[in-house]
Amino acid sequence: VFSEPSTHSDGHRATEGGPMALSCMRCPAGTGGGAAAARRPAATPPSSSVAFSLARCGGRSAAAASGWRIDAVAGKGVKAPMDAVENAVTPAAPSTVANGTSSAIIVEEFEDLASLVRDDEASVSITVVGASGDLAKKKIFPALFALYYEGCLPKHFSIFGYARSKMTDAELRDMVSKTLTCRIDKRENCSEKMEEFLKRCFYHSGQYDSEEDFKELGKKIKQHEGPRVSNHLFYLSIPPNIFLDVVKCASKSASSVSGWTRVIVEKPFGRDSESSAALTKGLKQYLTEDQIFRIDHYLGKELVENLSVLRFSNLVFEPLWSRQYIRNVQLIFSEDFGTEGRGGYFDSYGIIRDIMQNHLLQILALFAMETPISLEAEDIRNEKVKVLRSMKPLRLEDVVIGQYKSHTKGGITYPGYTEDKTVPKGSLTPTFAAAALFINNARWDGVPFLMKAGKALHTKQAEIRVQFRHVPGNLYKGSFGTDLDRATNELVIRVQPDEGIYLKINNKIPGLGMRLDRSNLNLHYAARYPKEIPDAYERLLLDAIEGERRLFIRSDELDAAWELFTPLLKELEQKRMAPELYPYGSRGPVGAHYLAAKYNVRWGDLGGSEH
Ligand SMILES: NC(=O)C1=CN([C@@H]2O[C@H](COP(=O)(O)OP(=O)(O)OC[C@H]3O[C@@H](n4cnc5c(N)ncnc54)[C@H](OP(=O)(O)O)[C@@H]3O)[C@@H](O)[C@H]2O)C=CC1
Ligand SMILES: O=C1O[C@H](COP(=O)(O)O)[C@@H](O)[C@H](O)[C@H]1O
Repeated sequence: VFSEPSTHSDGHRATEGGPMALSCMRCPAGTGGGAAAARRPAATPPSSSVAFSLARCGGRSAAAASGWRIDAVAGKGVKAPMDAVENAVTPAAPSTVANGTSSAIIVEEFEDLASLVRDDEASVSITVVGASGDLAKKKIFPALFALYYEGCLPKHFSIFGYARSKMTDAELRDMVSKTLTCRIDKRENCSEKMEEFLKRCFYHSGQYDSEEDFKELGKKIKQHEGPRVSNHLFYLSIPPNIFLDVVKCASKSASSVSGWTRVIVEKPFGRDSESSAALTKGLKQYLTEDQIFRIDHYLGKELVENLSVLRFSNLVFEPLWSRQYIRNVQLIFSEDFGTEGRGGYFDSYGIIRDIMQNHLLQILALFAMETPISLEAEDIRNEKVKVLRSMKPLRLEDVVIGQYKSHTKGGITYPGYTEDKTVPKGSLTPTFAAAALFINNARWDGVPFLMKAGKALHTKQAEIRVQFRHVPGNLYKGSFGTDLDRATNELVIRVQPDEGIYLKINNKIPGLGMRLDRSNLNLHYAARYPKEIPDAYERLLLDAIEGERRLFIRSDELDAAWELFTPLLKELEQKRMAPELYPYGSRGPVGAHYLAAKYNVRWGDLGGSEH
């Protein structure tokens, strides 16, 4: 079994503390030890900061600049120099506290700093298993580089690519530099940073089921780590049928003996309840649940992260977050391209497994959960799992499936799904699905949660739409004509692209008359925040390095998610339900409208309630 020495016998992690406070400095450069600090309760917000939080990465200077965390250690109302903190060996428990902070918090703060100093010397070795593959090139290496560029990786880190393909270190570096498709590529000093980064990337060729090959990898890792405490992170960017081989070999031959070992597992986590349970059981032969980081990259998206902030830190939203005020919730995912190139993988999964059972359901759980006790991972995941387990079984009549067909537009012919060479002829795999889901609890009883996901549609977007109820006895009812639904408030969280949050409200058109208008109170991220938004993989990789599990899927969440979808998937497959065909580039099958209409809902993304 992989070792995880920093976990106490009661399962509580030694370096992890209380709830994340408004002030949050997760990642001083060169330490990787900011996570513990970030999750401590804030004694006082940093006085020098105008925003609520400190930057997550970008150097120890962020802490030093605020002086806040350092004040707490010194127990004084003045800044103590960082080196004084670093040189301190034993905390002198402060008895007087200038800022009213309890001494318990101060001692905790000191412990954070001490662990931060200790962690400074530990090394982290990240192995991308399947380094020659699409995801590694497209997402993982660019995200690691972005983290390096931003000063988020620990001081002592190395990256290893592992796959069967024969490659030298130089060839891996060449591949990584060519596939730098990330947001950093146009930034200042990018090429110098890239050079530095590449020097810390290495490649090892081996079979996925060979303990010998992993032993060699382990030796290579050790050479680069030197005598430091070593932490090992493995990213399984490989097809799922070889997950267990890799975990077995890596655990036996390349796990850390002095630090932690963690494994990021990519979806799909099985294709139904049984296969998912078998996978979990297999993984747990070699790993503890704490070491498994099941990634759902939608949870790493900025606007999904912001969902809880929006709800729990604004008085105007949380009181409305229930069946009393919310009429329906819509979770919408669309892509304007087909399965080109990934048809082989996609055909044995389909859109329900690919998008709904994981990405959209995770967003639903986050959206609908009760207030967690704290922002600790387990508290949040406990609440999410309660939502998932409270869901009403999904009925076939509440689901619509579709498949795109060929379409010619502007002289260009777009191929239908089954025309893809990697897709079996006559495949019934859905590339589109819409579903109405319900949560059987006091908060959400009767509220339809409508999901819609599709490939080869007219646009690429992902959003959460919350349609509110009518204003009772609305004085201005007469001004809305007969369609009162058009006059209800709608909150839209646009996850991508062009991130934003807007609230549709009714207002008076200026002038002497009384004419009403619908307008958007709009938080448009590009206008409000000029800095680019990090890719979801950056956040999630950093979380895994820091041991933050909040955005990863726990096994009971996964079980509950499969329990909801497995009977439906089996029924669709046993009955060989034919998907409704829709033209490539269209808005999807008309059946989705009937499904929504059945619950008195109009899809918000189709312009029906858009003004
Ligand atoms: N690509 C994407 O956008 C996304 C991918 N994922 C998931 O991430 C993981 C990796 O995806 P992706 O990079 O696209 O996968 P690839 O098909 O590109 O496979 C990754 C690497 O695994 C090795 N490999 C491929 N097929 C086999 C096989 N049958 N047996 C043994 N080794 C094999 C190859 O390396 P070599 O031959 O050199 O050993 C390949 O380069 C998968 O689990 C996928 O479902 C999840 C979300 C999105
Ligand atoms: O997990 C997956 O997600 C992508 C869409 O991710 P995005 O971040 O680009 O929105 C999807 O294309 C793919 O089919 C699916 O496996």
